[in-house]
Amino acid sequence: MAKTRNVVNPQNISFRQRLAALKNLPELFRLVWLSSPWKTSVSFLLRVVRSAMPVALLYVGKLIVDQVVLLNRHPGGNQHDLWQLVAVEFGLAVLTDGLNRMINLLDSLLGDLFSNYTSMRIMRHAATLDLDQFEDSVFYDKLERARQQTVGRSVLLSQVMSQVQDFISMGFLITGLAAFNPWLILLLLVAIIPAFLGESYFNSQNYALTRSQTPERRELDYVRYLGASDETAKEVKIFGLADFIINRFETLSNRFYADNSKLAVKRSAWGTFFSVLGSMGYYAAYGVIIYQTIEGKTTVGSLTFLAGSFRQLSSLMEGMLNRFTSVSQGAIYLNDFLEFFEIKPRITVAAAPLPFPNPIKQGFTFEDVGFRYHNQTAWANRHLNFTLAPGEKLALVGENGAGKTTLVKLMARLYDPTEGRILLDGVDLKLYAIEDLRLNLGVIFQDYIRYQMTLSQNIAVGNISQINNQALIERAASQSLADALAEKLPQHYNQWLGRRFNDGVELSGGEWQKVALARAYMKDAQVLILDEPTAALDARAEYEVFQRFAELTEGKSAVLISHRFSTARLANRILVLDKGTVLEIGTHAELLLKNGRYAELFRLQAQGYQ
Ligand SMILES: Nc1ncnc2c1ncn2[C@@H]1O[C@H](COP(=O)(O)OP(=O)(O)OP(=O)(O)O)[C@@H](O)[C@H]1O
Repeated sequence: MAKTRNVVNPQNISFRQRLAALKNLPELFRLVWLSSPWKTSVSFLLRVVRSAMPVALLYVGKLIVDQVVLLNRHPGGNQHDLWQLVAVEFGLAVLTDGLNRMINLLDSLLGDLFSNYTSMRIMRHAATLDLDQFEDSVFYDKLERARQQTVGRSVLLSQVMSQVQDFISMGFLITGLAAFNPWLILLLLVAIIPAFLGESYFNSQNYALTRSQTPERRELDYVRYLGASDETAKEVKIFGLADFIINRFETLSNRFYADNSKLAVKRSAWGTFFSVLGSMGYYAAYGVIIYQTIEGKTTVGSLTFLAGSFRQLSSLMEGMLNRFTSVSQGAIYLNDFLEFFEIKPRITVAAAPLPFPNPIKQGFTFEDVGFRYHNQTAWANRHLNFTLAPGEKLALVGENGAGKTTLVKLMARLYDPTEGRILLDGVDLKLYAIEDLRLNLGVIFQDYIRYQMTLSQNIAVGNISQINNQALIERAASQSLADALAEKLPQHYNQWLGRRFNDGVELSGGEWQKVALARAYMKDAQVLILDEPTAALDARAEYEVFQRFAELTEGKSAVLISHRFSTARLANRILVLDKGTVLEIGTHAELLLKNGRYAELFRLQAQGYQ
């Protein structure tokens, strides 16, 4: 797994870690900028203009009050300046409102763009990672947290922008207050800092809690899916699992609720206390200003300006401090997001790959190959020594868990061997480009995906570059016997499959299998690998599929995994796996003659038909 960016102890995030996390912000800005450069710049410019508005409005307000007081003292004076000032204030108010709306609009547009952009980045990066990384639960938690960041992080951006905006606004207001009485600023700080520390503490507790809950949250999502999904409904009904699932959901969600509500109550109580403290600070300052006005040391206009400035400053500062905690918290969450992009695939890619042999001359050779899954002690494959010759059809047989699927995954470099090497035409498989290898292999796994897409698209996934090549798709369908199915469907090749979307048609297990098989014929692969390709087919369909398969793969290599010996015996050679190692290898006749495990299992199955 990739190194950890910032080792954050989930139970205790210190102020320093919080500050340290702010270094993630430039990266956030870069990502937002990449989502839309011009919207980001316009939003920033508008905020700079907007930051001058509070002090401008207060100052014009002060001038108006002073004019009114003057006219009050000297009735009949010239009102021209007063009304001009009122007009200016009106203009500023309208401008402020307009700026706010534009900023909000840009923020929400940027938010959408950012979320789309980062979701695509996550998918793109995930595509580069290894299969075993997906099979690791630590990785999965990280992926999950990264996914959650795609929506929330644009809020972080607008918070950071608002922070800059408020900071400039405060600069203007502080200048005004300091000119009047610098002590007021100290009072302001004393009233605000406890609130900030309190907020900061509770935010870190909240983050620690959310983070420590990630695995359970994944389980909660999974349980929710089990309880209400088209794919699980059948078993849930048959086995009467509803109560079992709902109880599990209830236990988990109650635990979250208890933890979260404890923290929320504590936070709210302390929040109230600190806010009273803040109000006390404000009213103390207000008292000082009123006193000085009565003493005649300041004008009524200045009183309104200073009282307004103080109120605004206090709310700006409180807002900024609160926002700081959520910005730094957001920046800590950002760690998870950036950490995900730091995970690198372990499967090495040749820097200067060799040209892929076409045609393959010597075939694939396993040289004492062993493989152990990540974090597992048992070997899934061990001491594999055999060659798949060009044009040869090799059947893999063996009991459940014998290592058949793992062996073909190694051929496709979904994993690399833990020990030993796989050679292709005498050269280590790692020296060829992985894309070339996959292009030359047509692999259909037993747990192939039933894409909730059209029939055409379901077949085209076997060679997505040919998605618009309808003739090829239909040819592949006829080769796998899925053409009869296309005939039968109301919308033929454009028929949406699966029930998840409108007008989708669900297929039978065998029908799905024919569709999946068609994927193997979508490209002119030199080697075909079919992992239990006919398990769901009826006897006649299986026979026909193999007749076709033999014709269509004439001269090509193929690996067939099957529990049906009627299928396996069609291969040129049969490799019997046991506990990950090669127990026997030979032709059907040779293995029968040998009278070993194959012969035993073959007779056992044959007896079943007598
Ligand atoms: N992703 C995985 N992570 C950890 N262990 C795995 C994983 N996949 C398979 N294994 C283990 O590796 C061993 C070989 O599994 P494999 O799927 O290759 O067997 P198989 O012969 O194809 O079995 P079957 O006939 O049931 O499909 C099994 O013991 C299995 O538990």
